[in-house]
Order: sequence, then structure tokens, then C-alpha cells
Amino acid sequence: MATPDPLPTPSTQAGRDGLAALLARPARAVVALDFDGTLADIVPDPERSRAHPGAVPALSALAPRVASVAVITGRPADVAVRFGGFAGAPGLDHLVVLGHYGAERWDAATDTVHAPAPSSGVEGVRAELPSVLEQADADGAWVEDKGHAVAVHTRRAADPQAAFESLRGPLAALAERHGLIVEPGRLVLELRPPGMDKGVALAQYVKEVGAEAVLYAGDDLGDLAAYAAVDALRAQGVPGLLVCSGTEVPELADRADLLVSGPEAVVGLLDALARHLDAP
Ligand SMILES: O=P(O)(O)OC[C@H]1O[C@H](O[C@H]2O[C@H](CO)[C@@H](O)[C@H](O)[C@H]2O)[C@H](O)[C@@H](O)[C@@H]1O
Repeated sequence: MATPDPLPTPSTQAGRDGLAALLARPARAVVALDFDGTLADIVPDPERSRAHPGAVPALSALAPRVASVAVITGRPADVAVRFGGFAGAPGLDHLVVLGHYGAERWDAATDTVHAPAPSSGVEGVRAELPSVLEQADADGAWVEDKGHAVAVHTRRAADPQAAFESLRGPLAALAERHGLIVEPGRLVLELRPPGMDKGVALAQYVKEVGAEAVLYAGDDLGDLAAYAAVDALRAQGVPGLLVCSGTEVPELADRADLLVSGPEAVVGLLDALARHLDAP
């Protein structure tokens, strides 16, 4: 049997305080995690993304020991639930998945999704996008239609970074014409309605739960807003631990209290937390 990972030591005092608060009063702590790149390895085709095989067992072990576990993702909530294998998982009967950066919510307790009304801006972008892509120098870019948002991916282009850069301007202009914002990510530019981000979603959720400590783990630029929310909570006296999965996105990695090498290591951390809370 594999030896469980030991509990790591965060590199910052704020992170050590956050972890100590979580361990001291787990029943008052929220553990919130991003999906792609954090609970699931990055793969070339987003449709083939699945949670790391250890993710559900680790979350199932941890969830009953803390106030709440939530997944906060740019994915539609139902997609994250499906790709995560979260529905009906033992121990995850109170899991919450906040999809579309918090605009949607799935509750395991009721197995229902609450979603916003469709956005006319997304409809407009959808109609104009083919001609914008045709005019841009971005061979191999392709569109993931997420219903309440559209994402343009360049991971499978011949030169993914060059395609990404050449699309930035045209997609920003397209989004602006239709009242949307551009959410940049790992070789993806997502056009989505404004007014919600992972920081707003996390802050609201922590308040709803009445949590007194929070752990947030992410891997991408969209997670910066959640990091900022944890910083704001700390300023209000709620300790927090910022975990970064991988070093692909230095803007996030540089702000983390705890850097882990990717989804496998995130699972190791969740396992270690669950085991520690069993037998401190
Ligand atoms: O908030 P997240 O859970 O991290 O979701 C953000 C975006 O993730 C997806 O794209 C990323 O993962 C893909 C699958 O591994 C990968 O191919 C792509 O390059 C990554 O950017 C997803 O497809 C997007 O819709 C999400 O917005």
C-alpha cells in the first residue's frame, strides 16, 4: 500500500495560519477547488477531461470532516459534475459545484442546477465568431460552445501560443461589441457575461456557510479572483490557504502559499488533510 503524503508546510506565514485554522476547527472550514488543471489533468480535448481517479475518493474522505467542499469552475456546472463523477459519490452528498465562474450552482443534496437566463450577448458572439476566426491568423483554433459562454481554444493549433496571441485583440473587440468580457486561460480565451467571477462566488459561499477558514486551490488566471477573495477574507480575520496546482501560470503560482505539482499532488494534499483530521 502506498505511503500517504505527509501534510506539507506552506511557504508563507499567512498560509501556515490558514492551514492551522483549518486543522484546528475543520467543522468551520470550507475547502474550494477549481476543476481543470486542479482536480483534472489538462488534456488537449476538453470533452475528454475527467477528474483524477483519486479525486472523488479523496474528496469523499475529506468532505465529512470539514464544513463544506465546493468546486468552483469555468465549466457549466452539470459538465463538471459529469466529468468529475461527483453525483451520488459517498460522502459528497452536500457537495456544491459553482459553474460558469459562479453564475450556475449544482447542489448534490438536490441534484439540481440553478442557471442564469441565456445571454443575448452570447448569441451575438456565437453568430459573429466564425467570421472573426476566419479573418484572424489562428489556424487550428476551435470553439467550445458552453451555452452561457463560448471558449476559443488554441491548444491544438500548430503554434498554440501564437494563435492565442493573435486572437486576443479580435476576441476582445468581439466581446466588447456584445457586452461580454474575455476570460483568458491556459490556451483558451473565453467570452462570457460580466458580473460574476470566482472571487465573488467564493466570498458569497464562505459567507453562506459561515466559514472561519478557507482553502482554495486553482491553477489558472481565472483563479486569481478567488485568490483575491481569500486575501480579502484574511483582512477580515478569516484565515486562508492558497494552493496552486502546477507552475504553468506564474501569475498564480507566485501568489500561492503552497505550490503542488498538479492534480495528482492536489489529490495527495486532500488525502493528507483527510487522514490528518482523522488522526491528528
Ligand atoms: O475553471 P476551470 O475548471 O479551470 O475551467 C476553465 C476552463 O477549462 C477548460 O480548458 C482547460 O482545460 C482543457 C482540458 O484539459 C484544456 O484542453 C484547455 O487548454 C484548458 O484551458 C475548459 O475547456 C474551459 O471551458 C474552461 O473555461
